[in-house]
Amino acid sequence: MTKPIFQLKNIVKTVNEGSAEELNILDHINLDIYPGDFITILGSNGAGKSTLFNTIGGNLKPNSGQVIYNNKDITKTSVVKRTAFLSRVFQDPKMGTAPRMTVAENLLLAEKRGKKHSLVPRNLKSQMNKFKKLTKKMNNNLDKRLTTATGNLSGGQRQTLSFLMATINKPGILLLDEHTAALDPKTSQQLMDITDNTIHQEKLTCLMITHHLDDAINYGNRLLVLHQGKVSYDISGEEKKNLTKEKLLTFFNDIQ
Ligand SMILES: Nc1ncnc2c1ncn2[C@@H]1O[C@H](COP(=O)(O)OP(=O)(O)OP(=O)(O)O)[C@@H](O)[C@H]1O
Repeated sequence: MTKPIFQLKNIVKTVNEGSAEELNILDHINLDIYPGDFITILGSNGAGKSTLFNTIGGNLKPNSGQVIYNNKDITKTSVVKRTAFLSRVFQDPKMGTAPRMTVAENLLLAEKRGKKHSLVPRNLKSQMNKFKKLTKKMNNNLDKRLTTATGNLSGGQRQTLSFLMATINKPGILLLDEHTAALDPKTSQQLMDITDNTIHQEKLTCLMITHHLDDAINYGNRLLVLHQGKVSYDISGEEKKNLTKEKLLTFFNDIQ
């Protein structure tokens, strides 16, 4: 049987400890994530989605419970060390790319991330052809802007670059934090297509937070609904394939 690549075991994150406002913003979360899972995550504001990603990414340490990657306890592993196997794309296109560096320099930086020194590509020149091919596939002229400072790109191009940087080393786990939310509908759809293709072609394991019910239904093999720090629904297989917006809305009504 396939073993989980990533696990959250009884994770609790408490805020305002000892006060009248004490609250478990992650409330005994248990989650087994399998290789190739593409999990869409829905939840109303304050449900705990960002806290969940911050716990997986290592930005937040849980009060109790364990974070496991490939059977290893990484609960105390730093954010920097986790970049060897984990990438994240944020909502804001400005995050994740260095504005004064060119597109190619950013890609080189991403290639080096988390790698041993001996495995690092020597210089930019040797990588240019590869970067050209990679960016050409994006179909948004990013390939013609390899020597442009990232700060001068459009929001869509910059977010596509963030996505490329996050996936260039085939991370063990990819976190997409509403990564298309700041883009116009057409650009957002283009990036979702690129996202879906890349995840399938590279067989990535991915968690994607979204507020779009359609995206949560149409993409991925599994859907989680978070509510008040708990996983209220974990839908996969045929149930996920046959899920409709109406059914999803009834789930939301039931947990309110
Ligand atoms: N440091 C903190 N101190 C107190 N409360 C916090 C802290 N961080 C988060 N919270 C609370 O924890 C809950 C979960 O927050 P979180 O940001 O994870 O929700 P979310 O699902 O990502 O929401 P959104 O969709 O609005 O981004 C919220 O009620 C929030 O106010």
